[in-house]
Amino acid sequence: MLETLTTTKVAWAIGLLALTWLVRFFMRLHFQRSLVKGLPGPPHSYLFGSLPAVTKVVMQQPQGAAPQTYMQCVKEYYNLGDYFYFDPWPMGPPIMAIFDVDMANQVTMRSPQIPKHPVIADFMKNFGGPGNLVSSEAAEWKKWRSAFNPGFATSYLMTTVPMIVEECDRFCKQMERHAKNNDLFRMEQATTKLTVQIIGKIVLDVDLQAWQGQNPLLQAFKSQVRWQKTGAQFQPSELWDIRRPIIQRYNNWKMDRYLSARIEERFASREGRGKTRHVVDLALEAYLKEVKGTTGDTDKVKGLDPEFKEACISNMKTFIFAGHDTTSSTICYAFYYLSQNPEMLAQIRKEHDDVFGPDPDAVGEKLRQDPFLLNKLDYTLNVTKEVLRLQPPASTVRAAEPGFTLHDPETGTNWPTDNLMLWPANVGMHRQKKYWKDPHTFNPTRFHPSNTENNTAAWIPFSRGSRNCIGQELALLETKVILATIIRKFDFAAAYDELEKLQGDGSGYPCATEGIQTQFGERAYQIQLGTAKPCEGMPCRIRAREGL
Ligand code: HEM
Repeated sequence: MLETLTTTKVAWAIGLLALTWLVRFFMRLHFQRSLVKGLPGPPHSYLFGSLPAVTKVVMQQPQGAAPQTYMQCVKEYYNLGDYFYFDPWPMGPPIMAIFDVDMANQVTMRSPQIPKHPVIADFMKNFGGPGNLVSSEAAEWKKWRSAFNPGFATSYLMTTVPMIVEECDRFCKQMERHAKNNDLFRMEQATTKLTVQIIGKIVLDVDLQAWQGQNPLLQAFKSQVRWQKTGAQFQPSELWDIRRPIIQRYNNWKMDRYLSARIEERFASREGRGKTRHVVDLALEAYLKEVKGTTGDTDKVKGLDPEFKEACISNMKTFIFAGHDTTSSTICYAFYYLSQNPEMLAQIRKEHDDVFGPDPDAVGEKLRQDPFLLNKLDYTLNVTKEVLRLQPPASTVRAAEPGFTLHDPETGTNWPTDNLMLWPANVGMHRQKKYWKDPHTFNPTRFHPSNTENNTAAWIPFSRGSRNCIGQELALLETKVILATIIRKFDFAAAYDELEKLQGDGSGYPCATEGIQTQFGERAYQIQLGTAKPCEGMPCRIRAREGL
């Protein structure tokens, strides 16, 4: 009797729970579907939202293509206008994708700022943590941004050029070895080592030993990128891998331990060192200033406040991640596009001949003596800008307060944004015919001031407004130094047709040779691995130029 009663009760309880879950699910479904109902966008169904319509488009893209590229594909496929809404719930939040410069500016340049969408904080959990600059808001963000700005001022960055040159020399040596052995290798792995070395010195004043590959911080970072939820999985089954949270926590613990020791070390040795603009020292300086404000005396500060230390670690992680990932792919794509356009390659080499003289080996020394020679590399800068137009590695997403609308300057309509993720879709905006002549063609001269056929206001790889990329000057500077030191020494050739030979090389890349292989007509389409990167790590061969 007791048993029957208990079984019945349990059955009722389960039934009630299931019913409650179903009611809540349908209430949520109704709410989500009503957000974009009747608004411009791809076909939308009550039950499945925009998922079937978007899936149709995704199926026509290469497997693993970066999600940020889908916006433009959806726009093209359904012939949509300069903004559209779509609703992938329960796979993700409803989105308003924006391709119009004016409307994108309403999102990024508004004062007070429109906050970051919560997906950014979620993404940054594993590359930052509480208080990181990318996802923090309001006073906390302002405090850190003002503390770090001096480390990215152009005048200061010029003093880092000799260090960047030194790392480029090491990169060149590695390329020489690859050329000599006629190696087939993945360029992204090499450029990542280079940019990691540079950012390690900028942020922590430390040699991260990326060339040797044994640093615990880097090993943890690499694993963290690989285990990231969005897009990093080459196998869909990895999405449900129960080891993910454990590995992510372990990686975070390893990174935190390494950085904590470094921060303590810099704190302890601060007096002997004096003022520097390494990011870690700028954080400590801001902390000591704050303490001085409350105690009037920093000499008495014997240790670091745990809250400060946590935020400091978060920011160091963020800078190391944001400061290498994006620049590394930019360099790869620069090699790629130049190799495909011999006349542009000749033009950039001529600019380097003109600025540095005929001997490519002399560039390093000349730059050490006069870093401002970089300001003469107009064409090189335009090449970098054009690379970032076609292959922007990152973008921003925001969430406005209730009632905020976006104004369409052409029709005068105010469009709702409540509960939506606002996405100025730079991949798409950079490929709009209304802004760019032959938008899918690589053409650096479109950035020449005399060129009036393009609207460069639609170039937003670093986003805009007060939350734009703090590291943009460094990224452009680095890319210029790297191109100046290397592009005359080697001929680069992408080797996607030899991909199967890299099978089992331990890189983790899938070596996918089946199915759709291009996007926007490009074999080196973007995948999501941390930020957006060239697929398969850009397999290539490199040859030392004859006569040099
Ligand atoms: C080609 C290279 C780079 C690209 C395309 C890029 C792109 C971006 C974009 C689009 C944002 C805006 C994100 C948003 O508003 O949500 C951003 C922010 C940021 N970037 Fe970069 N970035 C690059 C290089 C760097 C470098 C070298 C560093 C560090 C030294 C860096 C550090 C940051 C940080 C800390 C933020 C957050 C700024 C803030 O919210 O105040 N980035 N980046």
